[in-house]
Amino acid sequence: MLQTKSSSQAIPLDVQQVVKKYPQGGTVVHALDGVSLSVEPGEFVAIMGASGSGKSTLLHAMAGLIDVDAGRVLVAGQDLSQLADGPLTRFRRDNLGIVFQAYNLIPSLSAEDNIRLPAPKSLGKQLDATVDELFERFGMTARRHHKPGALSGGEQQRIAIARALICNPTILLADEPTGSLDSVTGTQICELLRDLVDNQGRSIVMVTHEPHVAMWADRICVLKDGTNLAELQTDGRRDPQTVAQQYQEALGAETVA
Ligand SMILES: Nc1ncnc2c1ncn2[C@@H]1O[C@H](COP(=O)(O)OP(=O)(O)OP(=O)(O)O)[C@@H](O)[C@H]1O
Repeated sequence: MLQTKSSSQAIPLDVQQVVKKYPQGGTVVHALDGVSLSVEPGEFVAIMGASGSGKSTLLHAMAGLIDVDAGRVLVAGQDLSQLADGPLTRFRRDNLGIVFQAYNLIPSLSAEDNIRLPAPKSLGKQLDATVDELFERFGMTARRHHKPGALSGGEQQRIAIARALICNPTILLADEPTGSLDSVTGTQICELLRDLVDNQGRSIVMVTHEPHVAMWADRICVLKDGTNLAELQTDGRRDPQTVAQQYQEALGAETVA
């Protein structure tokens, strides 16, 4: 069975006072303005916030896809800014699984070949066993040889999640993973992510703007204008109305303050 790397090592993710600036039409936008966020082993954290609050920028910084201007992003204790391009690529492959709203599968490859793509060939038979296990766990064995175009949106997202897990990452990062799915299929993807946390001890960070998606997390980090606005506990209630209310209160409190 696929064991997580996170349980025996340093804290999976530690974002410390991260700043990211973008030049925009003669001025500078602070997409992130001192954001901090830690994720414990086996923790599921959602990031919420209005459009433009910095959610995707934060996820991209966590994934080492963009450089930050100040602060640090540590994954399994490793400061991403200390790695040169080649080592960073290898570190990302081995420690970071990333899932996007648009699945980003290669259309000409089968589901199986998409899943295998990031894995080093040197894994040999161990890789075969991991692929089998992922297909079984995700209920996708019958779709193994299908190309993405022959799969539903939910099936494509399952394959994208399986691909993100193939190298047994320290942390799984998901950017609006249900954003292209209907609500029933979106809930199935949330259940799958929750199962990975509850039964495999995986650590997950998920960006969403939907309370009924965020409710699957253990904790919700709310951003506003590139800063930490609030932290909400879901207490495992899975109640979208409570999450929506807490979220609105957090935004409202800021407006009044
Ligand atoms: N590559 C870029 N160049 C210039 N500005 C950028 C870039 N990426 C993000 N920004 C700006 O940084 C801010 C935060 O953007 P970001 O995409 O992180 O927000 P978001 O919360 O993910 O928004 P949404 O919910 O709409 O996806 C916005 O003002 C955005 O215009």
